[in-house]
Amino acid sequence: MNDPMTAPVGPAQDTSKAPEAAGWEPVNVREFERHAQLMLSKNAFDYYASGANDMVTLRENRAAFNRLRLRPRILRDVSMVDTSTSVLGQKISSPICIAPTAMQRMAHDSGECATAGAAAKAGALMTLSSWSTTSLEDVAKAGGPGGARWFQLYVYKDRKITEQLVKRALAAGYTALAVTVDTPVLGRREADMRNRFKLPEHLTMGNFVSAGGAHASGTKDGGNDSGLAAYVASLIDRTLDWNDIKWLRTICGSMKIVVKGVMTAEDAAESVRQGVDGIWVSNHGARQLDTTPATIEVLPEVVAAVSGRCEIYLDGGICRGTDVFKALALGAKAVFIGRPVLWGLAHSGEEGVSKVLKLLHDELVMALQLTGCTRVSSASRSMVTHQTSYYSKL
Ligand SMILES: Cc1cc2nc3c(=O)[nH]c(=O)nc-3n(C[C@H](O)[C@H](O)[C@H](O)COP(=O)(O)O)c2cc1C
Ligand SMILES: CC(C)CC(=O)C(=O)O
Repeated sequence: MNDPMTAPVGPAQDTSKAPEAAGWEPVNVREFERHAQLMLSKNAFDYYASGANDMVTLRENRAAFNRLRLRPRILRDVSMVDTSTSVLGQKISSPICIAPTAMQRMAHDSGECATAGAAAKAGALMTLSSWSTTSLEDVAKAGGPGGARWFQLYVYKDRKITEQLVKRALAAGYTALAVTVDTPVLGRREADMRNRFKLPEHLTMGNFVSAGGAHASGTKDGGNDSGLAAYVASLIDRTLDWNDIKWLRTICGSMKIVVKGVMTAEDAAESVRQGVDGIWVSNHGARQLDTTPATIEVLPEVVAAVSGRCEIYLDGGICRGTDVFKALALGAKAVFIGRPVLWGLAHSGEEGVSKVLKLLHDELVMALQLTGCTRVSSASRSMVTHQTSYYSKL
């Protein structure tokens, strides 16, 4: 049988076919995305860029940030700005962290190692996907001993594989498990179905080479011809529930547990009851359930439900320093970026990721200065309002 995860799809990058990209220095994240579109194969770019179904939530993740208005304060000395903060007790240089995205070597041959290198140089926190195209040990080496690293966990039907992954992450120095709870089945990504998405032949799922799962193909699932949907259906456990979180707690040693994919006050309150260390507000970059609200829209209800009892993070649609500012002001301790890192990788590997991190960092510094803040904790609820609040006062 033609293995859907390994059949050839052509090179991920072909600069000779993208003369428009040569010498182009993108000045914002959206331009990095357009640059990546020129550089990458359709198979890879569509996989990275697309959301589920009609991509209503994909647009909302951006649009909702743009509906929020900033209320700047003036005449405050902003000559010195400190963006450093901490997550789960670990100091980081900036609240802009890296979300797990699978299969980064499709964007650049150096893939996850390049991301780890750029994160370590910037003093940023990186979360590695279970489904990386490099082993978690090699990524830890590339990030060096000082790098802040979390491991994203997909819980396998085969609990031995899950347990081995957790133990390996602990041994390699990852300090938290981000347990993804929004993917009992893969969302319907129609571009991947049309393209019959496949991992290029020369790449493997780096964490499973010795377990024999690096090329697993799975069965056809509900007519969805994306090789990935079949792969997920064959391996990921749909029975996952709170008992599994308890079980993970018994095997994760000193690693903290963060639930990734919380979108309601009810689940936030339950997460706190279950004793998780952190709540990651995420709709999986709008790739799972379409027509959910934007993450920035649900952040206030999550913050209210948690009432300071654990840290809250947010991802989804962040591509400006002002977006980061808004999330912090509404109660997130840190934010995570997914696609922007892939666009940086596609641009120029580690250097490209460094550029994206610096770009967003500089934009955040400016957002802080222009709102009259000298540190991230000064971004406050009163500095953000919904655009309609101005009209309602007329
Ligand atoms: C190409 C791609 C692959 C992803 N792979 C994973 C993954 O392996 N595990 C996971 O928990 N989330 C995964 N995500 C979701 C991200 O961790 C994150 O929630 C999302 O990308 C944030 O939205 P943004 O891309 O708009 O920044 C992936 C997202 C993308 C775009
Ligand atoms: C391999 C996939 C399940 C990775 C993922 O989370 C995604 O593509 O959104």
